[in-house]
Amino acid sequence: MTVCEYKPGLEGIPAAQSSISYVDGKQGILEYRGIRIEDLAEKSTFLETSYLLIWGELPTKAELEAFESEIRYHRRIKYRIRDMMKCFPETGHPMDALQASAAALGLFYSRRALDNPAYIRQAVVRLLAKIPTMVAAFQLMRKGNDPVRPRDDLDYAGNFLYMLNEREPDPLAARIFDVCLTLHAEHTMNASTFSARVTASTLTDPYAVVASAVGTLAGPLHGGANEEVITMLEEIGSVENVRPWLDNLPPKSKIMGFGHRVYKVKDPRATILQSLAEQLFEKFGHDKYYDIAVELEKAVEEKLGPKGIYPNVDFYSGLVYRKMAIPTDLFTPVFAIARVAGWLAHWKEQLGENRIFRPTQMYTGDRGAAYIPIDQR
Ligand SMILES: CC(=O)SCCNC(=O)CCNC(=O)[C@H](O)C(C)(C)COP(=O)(O)OP(=O)(O)OC[C@H]1O[C@@H](n2cnc3c(N)ncnc32)[C@H](O)[C@@H]1OP(=O)(O)O
Ligand SMILES: O=C([O-])CC(=O)C(=O)O
Repeated sequence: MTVCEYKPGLEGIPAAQSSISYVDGKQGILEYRGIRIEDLAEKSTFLETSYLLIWGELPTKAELEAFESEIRYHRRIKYRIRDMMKCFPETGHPMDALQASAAALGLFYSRRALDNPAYIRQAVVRLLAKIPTMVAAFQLMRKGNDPVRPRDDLDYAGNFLYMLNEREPDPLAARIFDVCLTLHAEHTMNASTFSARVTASTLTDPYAVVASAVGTLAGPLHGGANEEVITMLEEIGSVENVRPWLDNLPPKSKIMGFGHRVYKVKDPRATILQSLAEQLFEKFGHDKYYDIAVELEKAVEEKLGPKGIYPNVDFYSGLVYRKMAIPTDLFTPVFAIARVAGWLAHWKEQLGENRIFRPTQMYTGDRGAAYIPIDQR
């Protein structure tokens, strides 16, 4: 096979064969293991969906209960991880703290047995269980507080909100947060998943796989856009200012939360997240930034709709998280909590038919250049 055409960003180039998720970008369809995202959002839970993604089938009741209970058991983090996190600068970004903490897990669970299903299961459980605890712990410690111990009587989403906000979670907020996790759990060969698969293909440990994916998710062109969206809405400031703000943007500016490599219509997850935000407003009061967002969506559609630029998953998620008192710089770590499920599903799939990723390049530099001694340069 000769592939000679260079495609920046590998656009349109398949990097793997995968049966985990499917996107139809023209029709705005997303499926996990063949099941529509709308069905999973309404009927499933994040942990059930994680099981589906990782093991390929919906669990039986007994399988789900066993999985949930293992995760509950492993939620606590070691004191030494906590102490390490305490030394992180409180001004640092929580995504950096998460990347370092995820990598640090590998120091404690270093025995690698990639062909042993029990090892795979334990790594899956540990990562899904401990990542939310680490996100919440960093948040409390940077405020000078001690981390809150996870609560065994709360489900996955409720426990995270409890650890973060140090109060009983509201049941509607907890259910909606769980749906958000389901919506963010997986999305074909996006940048962080590609990064996870490249790392996995070297047969390193799963903590390194997740740490490299967290680093990739953090950027503003990927998961980091959810934080940027709120900053942008704050900068716009009012519904009246939406169109002047848009008209005054320098040419070629990227509007955060819009555009997608695959979707050329509104991302189906953005549609669901928008309706989740509206449900929260009914119970907890309106958010003026939502009105700005809706007006911006209209104005961008008029201007850039013909180019296929519509809201992506990052556009409305921050408006949901704000109502749960989640700080803006935790929006991307929250995305990461969910995406751990997808990364692990891809880790497992990669190990199934592994070949190390080692693409080629088109060399554009000099050949046979002379070495010039330093005093002659
Ligand atoms: C979880 C996620 O990762 S979802 C994506 C989150 N990221 C964002 O919201 C950041 C803003 N969006 C973007 O930067 C891009 O749309 C990406 C990174 C998501 C996709 O990038 P690509 O597929 O490489 O598209 P690319 O940057 O080549 O854009 C194609 C065209 O659409 C335009 N375009 C794409 N996104 C936007 C946007 N958000 N605002 C304005 N124009 C845009 C580009 O300027 C370009 O126009 P041109 O052909 O006239 O030069
Ligand atoms: O698919 C992508 O490129 C980005 C995305 O929406 C995601 O990772 O959820």
